[in-house]
Amino acid sequence: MKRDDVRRVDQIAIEDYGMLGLVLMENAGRGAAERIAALCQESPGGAAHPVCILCGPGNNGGDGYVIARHLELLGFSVHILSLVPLERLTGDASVNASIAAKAGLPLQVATSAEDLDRWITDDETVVDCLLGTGATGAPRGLYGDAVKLANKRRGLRVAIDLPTGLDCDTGIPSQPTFRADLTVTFVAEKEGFTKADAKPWLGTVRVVGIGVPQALLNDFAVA
Ligand SMILES: NC(=O)C1=CN([C@@H]2O[C@H](COP(=O)(O)OP(=O)(O)OC[C@H]3O[C@@H](n4cnc5c(N)ncnc54)[C@H](O)[C@@H]3O)[C@@H](O)[C@H]2O)[C@H](O)CC1
Ligand SMILES: [K+]
Repeated sequence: MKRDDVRRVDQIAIEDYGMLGLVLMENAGRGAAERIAALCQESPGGAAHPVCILCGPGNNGGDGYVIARHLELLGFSVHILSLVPLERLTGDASVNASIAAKAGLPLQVATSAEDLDRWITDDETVVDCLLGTGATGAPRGLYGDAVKLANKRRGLRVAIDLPTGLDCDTGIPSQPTFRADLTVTFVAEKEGFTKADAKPWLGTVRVVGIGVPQALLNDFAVA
């Protein structure tokens, strides 16, 4: 599915069907957390092992705060690294960041590559909620630093909606691109995921529904 079409599904669900963006984000984040739990149970360390969630400035980051809340409920020890001050977040992302903060989920704001190097440890699962379908071009500044650092760590890597740095329409990776063991993508596989260039960066791909009506999915020929 093309990026613009996926974003249209979101928009129509809200504007035409009257769904709330927060409901879509909750469905996305809860589904992603369940897929991450399944992956981590397949590897040593079981459910108690640590997870670092990297959150960006938009709703992909917003998903990360929902994922953190649900992974904690599943017994994981999570910590969140935001690459922007929380007051810079808007809409559904801001609501979920505030819930996570009020719930006492460990949350830090990284302002330098040194922060990231210190706080992303070597044995934890790293979840990429940096950039999603709103990204344009190669990850800039601290986003590029975060991707490069995450790629060096020994733990599992999970991309949310798409690996940061990968163009989800063309499948072309930019320098750098998050190298995922698992990509949890919403609504449908993105068109670029079928391209050979994308495969080394995607890992296993799992599709998570966000609760929009079947009638809407049918309009976009989503199975
Ligand atoms: N229907 C669905 O699929 C749902 C998707 N959800 C999630 O929402 C994101 C899309 O969120 P959006 O806020 O539109 O965009 P991003 O989170 O990707 O942030 C874009 C933001 O980042 C900055 N930026 C853009 N390009 C770069 C770059 N190269 N380097 C650094 N920074 C960049 C810029 O500020 C942009 O505005 C989707 O992927 C899903 O994860 C919903 O949660 C549920 C429904
Ligand atoms: K991402």
